Amino acid sequence: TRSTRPQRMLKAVQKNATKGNPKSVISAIDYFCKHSEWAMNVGDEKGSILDSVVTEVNPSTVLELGTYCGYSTVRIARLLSPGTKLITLEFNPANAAVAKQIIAYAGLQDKVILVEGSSGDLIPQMKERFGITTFDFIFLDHWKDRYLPDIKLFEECGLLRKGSVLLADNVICPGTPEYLEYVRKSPRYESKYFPAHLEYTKVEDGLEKSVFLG
Ligand SMILES: O=C(NCCCOCn1ccc2cnccc21)c1cc(-c2ccc(F)cc2)cc(O)c1O
Ligand SMILES: [Mg+2]
Repeated sequence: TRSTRPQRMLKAVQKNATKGNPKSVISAIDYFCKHSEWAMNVGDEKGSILDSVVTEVNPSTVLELGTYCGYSTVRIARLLSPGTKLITLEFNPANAAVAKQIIAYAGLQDKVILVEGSSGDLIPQMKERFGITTFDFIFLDHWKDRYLPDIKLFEECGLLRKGSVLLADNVICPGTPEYLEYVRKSPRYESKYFPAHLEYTKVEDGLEKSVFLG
C-alpha cells in the first residue's frame, strides 16, 4: 500500500541527513517540506524563535504537546543541558513510530521520553508517572482547540511555577483565539507575540510566549 507522508519524510532523513547530527536532520526535513511535500512541522522560521526561547529558558523540565514526526522534538532536545530530558506527547501511533525513528536518527533518543496518548488524559499523570513537580518550559503544538483546556489543566494540576514559560505554535493559522484571549487577558500571565509565517509558506502565523506569574 502507498506510503504515508511521515514515512516519506523519514526516508528523506535517512537518505539526506547524517546519523547523529541533529542539524542535518532538521535541514533534511526542511528541504523535504520546501521541495517535495508540505508538512506541519514548526519549520525553520518559527523553529529559530523556538530555539531562542529554549536557549533563554535553559529548562530542566520540558513538555511538548504534539510530536508529529519529531522535528521540533529534535530542535528542542539538541539544545538541552546534559542529563535533561524532554517529555513529548503524540496522539497518533503511526506518527509516534516515525518520530521515534527520526529522534533516534538524530542521536537524541536518550534525551526524549515519547508518550502516546491524549493531553487531557496524560497531563494529570505527569507528577506520578514522570516525577515532575513543575514544568520550566511547555511547547504547545497539538489540537488547537486543546490549548485552552490544557493550560487550565496545567494550573489545576499545579504543574506551573512562577516563571514557567509556555510557547504556543499556530496562534494565527490555524489559530487558537480562545487561548490567545485567555493568556493575554489573564493577570496570571505575561504574554508576547512573535510574528512569523506558517511553516514553508507566506501565510501569516506566529508564536505566543506566555510566562506564568504564579
Ligand atoms: O493540526 C496541527 N497540529 C496538531 C496535529 C494533531 O495533534 C494531535 N495531538 C498530538 C498530541 C496530542 C495530545 N493530545 C491530544 C491531541 C494531540 C497543525 C496544523 C497546521 C496546518 C496549518 C494550515 C493548514 F492548511 C493545515 C494544517 C499547522 C501546524 O503547525 C499544526 O501544528
Ligand atoms: Mg504547529
